[in-house]
Amino acid sequence: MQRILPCPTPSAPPRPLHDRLASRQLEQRLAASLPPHTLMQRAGLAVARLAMAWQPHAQRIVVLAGGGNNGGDGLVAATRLARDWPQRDVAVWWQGAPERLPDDARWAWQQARAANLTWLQAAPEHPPDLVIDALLGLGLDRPVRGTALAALRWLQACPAPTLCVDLPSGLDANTGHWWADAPPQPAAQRATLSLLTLKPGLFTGHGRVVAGASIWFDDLGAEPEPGTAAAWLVAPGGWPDTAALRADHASHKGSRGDVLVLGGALPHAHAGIGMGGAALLAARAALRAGAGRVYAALLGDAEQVPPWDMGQPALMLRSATAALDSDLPERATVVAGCGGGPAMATLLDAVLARCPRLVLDADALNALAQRPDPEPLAARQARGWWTVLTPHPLEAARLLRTDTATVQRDRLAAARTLAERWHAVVVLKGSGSVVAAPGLTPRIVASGSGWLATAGSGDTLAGLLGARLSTLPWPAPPEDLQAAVADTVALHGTLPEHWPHRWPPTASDLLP
Ligand SMILES: NC(=O)C1=CN([C@@H]2O[C@H](COP(=O)(O)OP(=O)(O)OC[C@H]3O[C@@H](n4cnc5c(N)ncnc54)[C@H](O)[C@@H]3O)[C@@H](O)[C@H]2O)[C@@H](O)CC1
Repeated sequence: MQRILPCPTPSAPPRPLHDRLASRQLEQRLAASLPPHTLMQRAGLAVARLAMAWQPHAQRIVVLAGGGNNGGDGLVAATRLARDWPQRDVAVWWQGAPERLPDDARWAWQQARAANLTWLQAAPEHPPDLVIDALLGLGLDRPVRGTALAALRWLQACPAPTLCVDLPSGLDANTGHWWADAPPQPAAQRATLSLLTLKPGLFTGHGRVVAGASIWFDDLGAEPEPGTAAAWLVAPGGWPDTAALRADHASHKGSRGDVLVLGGALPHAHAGIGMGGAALLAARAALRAGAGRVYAALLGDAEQVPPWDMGQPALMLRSATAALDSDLPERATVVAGCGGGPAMATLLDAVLARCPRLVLDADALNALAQRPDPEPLAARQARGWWTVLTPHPLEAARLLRTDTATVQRDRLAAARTLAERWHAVVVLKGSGSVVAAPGLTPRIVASGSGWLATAGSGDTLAGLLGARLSTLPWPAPPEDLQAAVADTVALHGTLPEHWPHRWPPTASDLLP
């Protein structure tokens, strides 16, 4: 058994995530090579052991078990708890029907009937010391109904520490969609033990909210075949290598890469609305992350461009026109869009045609969404040029011509479709950011928290991506580009963790 979150080993290699179908195929293959019920026995034992390690002082334990194999795991756990920790009071609230039990669960139910367990007919009157949630697992792929919904409502409202078996009941294994008509509650004391495989839904969509802060994994002895993963889970730590930067004594600012941030509409250029801060945040982040020279090109008349950035005087400010009149678009990694406003639409063609290394964010994405033709991006892909798109769900919806709810319902599918349609590496931001690239298995980033949900946080990410791409060896295979982007998103997800104060950080606090 291993702890997956909080991530115990920074720089851990990406882990495969398996969807419902691949998990079932693996289960069938493994079960066929083992004596009957072995997998369920292993699963239930793992649950019981983790429950006692996590909540060693829990005296009154309630196991909420459904009528499928997820419930079977819970029944085995209850039986083991009653047998191996006899001083505990273990009660089972079982939602199954004997005549509809699958084989393994029937066996588990028969064992449980013979054990020293209390059988509840309704929700317990008082919260126990520990709840084991084995109501619904991998089998859930439609809205929760009937008695299961009532039990789930109780579960969501129950203040007791809760250990979820395989998946939190109500969560879709593939997508992280929440299937219950009861609001998903973030619980301070909830943990999940994923069995056999790690599922993508635990790490994106509603997964991070409902699975709790600790996610554990027991493979039950399974070894998935290569090529069966629906996605890879990326832990932070892959970038930046600050020790290597320091040790590179022969480096100079020219060898660290140039970044040009193109955006930040000045007030007179955009109906009195100034958005220069967005470009400065991106540029400061690029500089802070190790880019050698960073230029911020603001949209508006040259005389309106401030002479310097007081917060980061090492930045070089200029007008967008001046930047486009130079060789910077060809030479630097270009981050376009941050605070650019509608004027970005007029620059998009030039940017797509001239910038071999390009990150499109915010208003550049909105400009892109207005044009139906992805041909310029296909041409860039054919030339081996890099295009990275960083949409949040609303921008993704615009690019896909759909709505935000559809994007959020299946974030992996949305990111994959965007990557294929726009011939680009796509970072679909949000809880469990997804990094998809044409023809490659997507990556889900394991870091991040609600503290990133603040204005300017996306600009900071765009700047970090600029810095990362500016030092990535050129040309790079698509796999390396996707991995570099995912590592950068993973780093961005960790930035608020270093914030020492009680109140949440602003974007400029993330990289002060
Ligand atoms: N068979 C085995 O040996 C193993 C089973 N495992 C467990 O088995 C689980 C999968 O078991 P199942 O395939 O039986 O699926 P589940 O147990 O997740 O779900 C099936 C049960 O939920 C009910 N249900 C499904 N959708 C519902 C809805 N929308 N509203 C109300 N009730 C609903 C069904 O009537 C059935 O009783 C995994 O999550 C895991 O916990 C794993 O531990 C691996 C080993």
